[in-house]
Amino acid sequence: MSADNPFRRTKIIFTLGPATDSEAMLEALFRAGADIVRLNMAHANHEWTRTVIRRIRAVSLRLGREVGIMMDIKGPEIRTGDLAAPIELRPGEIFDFTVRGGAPGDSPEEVRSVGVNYADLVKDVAVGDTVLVDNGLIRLEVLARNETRLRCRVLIPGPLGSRRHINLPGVKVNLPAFTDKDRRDTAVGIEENIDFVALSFVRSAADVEELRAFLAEHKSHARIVAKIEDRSAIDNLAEIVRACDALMVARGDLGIECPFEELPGIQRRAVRMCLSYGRPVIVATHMLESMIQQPVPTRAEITDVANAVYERSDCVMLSGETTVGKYPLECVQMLDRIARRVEAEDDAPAAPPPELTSEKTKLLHSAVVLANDLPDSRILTFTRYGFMARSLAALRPQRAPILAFTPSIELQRQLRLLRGVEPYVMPFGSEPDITIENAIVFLRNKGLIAPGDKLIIATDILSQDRLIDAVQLRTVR
Ligand SMILES: Nc1ncnc2c1ncn2[C@@H]1O[C@H](COP(=O)(O)OP(=O)(O)OP(=O)(O)O)[C@@H](O)[C@H]1O
Ligand SMILES: CC(=O)C(=O)O
Repeated sequence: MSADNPFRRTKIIFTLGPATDSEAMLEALFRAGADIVRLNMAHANHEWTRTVIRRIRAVSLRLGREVGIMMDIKGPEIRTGDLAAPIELRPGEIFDFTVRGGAPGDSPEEVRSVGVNYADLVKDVAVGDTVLVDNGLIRLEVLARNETRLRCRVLIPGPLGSRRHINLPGVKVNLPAFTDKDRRDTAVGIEENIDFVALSFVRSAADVEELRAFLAEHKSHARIVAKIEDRSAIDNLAEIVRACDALMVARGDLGIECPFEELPGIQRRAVRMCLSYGRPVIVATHMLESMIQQPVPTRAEITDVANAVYERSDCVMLSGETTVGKYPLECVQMLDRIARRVEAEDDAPAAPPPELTSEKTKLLHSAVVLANDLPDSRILTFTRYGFMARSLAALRPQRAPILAFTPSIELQRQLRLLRGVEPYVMPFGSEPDITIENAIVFLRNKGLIAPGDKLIIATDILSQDRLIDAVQLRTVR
């Protein structure tokens, strides 16, 4: 397909923060093609959350481009507390992490300290263990512990800011998968009708099921993204992939919890496993990290983004680049540009399809084989619950976009996650044939199809009063 292809297959997620939460910036980012907005609940209070969700919806409505909203809940994550000003940790300095309101009373005056949001930290960690802070930038060694504090020595120094993430590689943290804070955050998300909940530090399928039960209890249709971030997730990868609706390779924490040289292999294995189970997959973190400060990415970052596209991931994701970075719009434009270019030249053979268990998915597979055989064809599908669009996306058509029509705006937002799917909202007619005709007129009016284009239509049709599954080939007149 040409470089001016209106359909980018790889989807773009960006994290909302002070750099991007204004109406003007949201509008610019949506126009630039952002598909999903992520809210990182480690940094968000409920008032801000409600305000920005409503703002996102209002801007979407105004632009006629509905984006998805993903609430990233923090799960069993340990963080330091708020600080009035950053503490500059010095090499060799003795430093305390306190719980249950421990220090300063407990620490001698010369020992500086910070509170931590997890009281049992002092039980889980042993003398000699390593404590990593702020994505592993700061490293400390545990010297001693008591009921209210961990006393450490700074091995690798650095500035300690507010709410910094603590990693304890190899330590089994005794926190529930879905914490009380997660419940409160998710309840707000459900009230505001979010589209995805991303659960951090998923360790097993049971963690996903716990969230699923909570969503069902609260009558939410939000889809579950399982974030894999540590060794237990890698050990239980297959069951997690089967249990979730989508997987996120959260490379920030994975790269700390596992030896970093294992990260590329883990990413490749996770993406391939998702493809083999037909699960959407997101590659996240540090994709354009240098663009937090600079207007252009490094060559290595460009290649990293391209690699995620070559691997046929569904989405790439931005974090610090768009929360606090100087060039958030340029970052989305950069992802868009790299993805389109790589997709235009990707001529790798079709990947083996996921296991096709039903007659319906076998039929959809035949539609994708046909699309791969016909240059410049498009796949059209009609979907009430998303099954058709998800199944087609999982089959990874090589070039043809999947134009998915649905009467549901919620489903349209959720379909934004899927590689190659361009979702449109349209009320369905009384008969499938009328709906197909309406969709073709809609696409022609938008200039998205032209006479002579081949359309492969995967939907049920009415035949002698019976609905039958069908794949049709039509040429646009
Ligand atoms: N809603 C927000 N309000 C204020 N600052 C934010 C917000 N979201 C993110 N930030 C800032 O942007 C930085 C990068 O964002 P990101 O979402 O990657 O958070 P993180 O805590 O570093 O990582 P993780 O994704 O592992 O939770 C954060 O460390 C924080 O300082
Ligand atoms: C996104 C995230 O949480 C991580 O990469 O660790």
